[in-house]
Amino acid sequence: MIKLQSLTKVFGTQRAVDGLTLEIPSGEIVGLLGPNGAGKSTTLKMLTGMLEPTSGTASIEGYDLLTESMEVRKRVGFVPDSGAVFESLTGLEYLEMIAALYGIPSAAARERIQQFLAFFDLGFDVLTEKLLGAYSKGMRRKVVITAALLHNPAVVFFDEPLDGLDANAAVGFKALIQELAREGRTIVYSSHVLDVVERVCDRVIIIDKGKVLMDGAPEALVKESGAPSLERLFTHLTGGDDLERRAADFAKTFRS
Ligand SMILES: Nc1ncnc2c1ncn2[C@@H]1O[C@H](COP(=O)(O)OP(=O)(O)OP(=O)(O)O)[C@@H](O)[C@H]1O
Repeated sequence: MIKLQSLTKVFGTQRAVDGLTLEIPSGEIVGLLGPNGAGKSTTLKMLTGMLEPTSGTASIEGYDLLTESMEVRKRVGFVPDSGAVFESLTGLEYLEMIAALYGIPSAAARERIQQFLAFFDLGFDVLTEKLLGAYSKGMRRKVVITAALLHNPAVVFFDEPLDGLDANAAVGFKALIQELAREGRTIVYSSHVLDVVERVCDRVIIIDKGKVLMDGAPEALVKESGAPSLERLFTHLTGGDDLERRAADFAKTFRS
């Protein structure tokens, strides 16, 4: 369960996140959508303790983000969009370091790592032979997803989780988050891949300029709006109506 109460982040004169008030119950998969610069990553960074809110607050599983931050961190997993990891560690060293930070005993951590390797179809040697800096983008993504789930968090935030994953891994990942939600975990999934969001999420929250524009089940939102798809509804809401004509005009500028 996640609760946001007037959560706000101001950078200089810009209100990147502007008074978000929301409740996300356990077991729900929520797609957080918005155009570039809408405030999605800033919201996720605040909810994972990486960025301090300017005002307002939030709670995760009943623990206050500001006054009980250690309890919040134990219950949260985060896959950031950058996929930044310690490039000079092997995958195994990195995962064991994360496990140690969460106080997971090493035998239990090894077992959990083996389960994730099997799930992502990776050999143990991949984790021990190469430094993370030499991993492919998809391999690094798999390690980052594994790291975020090692401590079995109640709430998981994913920022563009499919970025870099091949088709098999992406299908497996979508099934995994649905399974995690069935077990009662809360999933917040930020992405620009709207057809995946539409298929995977129970609810979508569309934000722009740090404020909620729409919130509801994807099929209900599409039906109520009369738009042909979530993608069309999104572009209509976020000022992208004229995209085909603008693309055609821009393409004309390349004609010699
Ligand atoms: N550290 C920072 N300092 C100043 N401005 C920032 C900082 N971080 C984010 N912003 C600004 O806040 C706004 C929201 O950024 P944010 O990264 O949350 O958007 P987003 O919705 O995740 O966008 P995208 O889809 O492009 O990743 C942007 O205008 C961005 O420039």
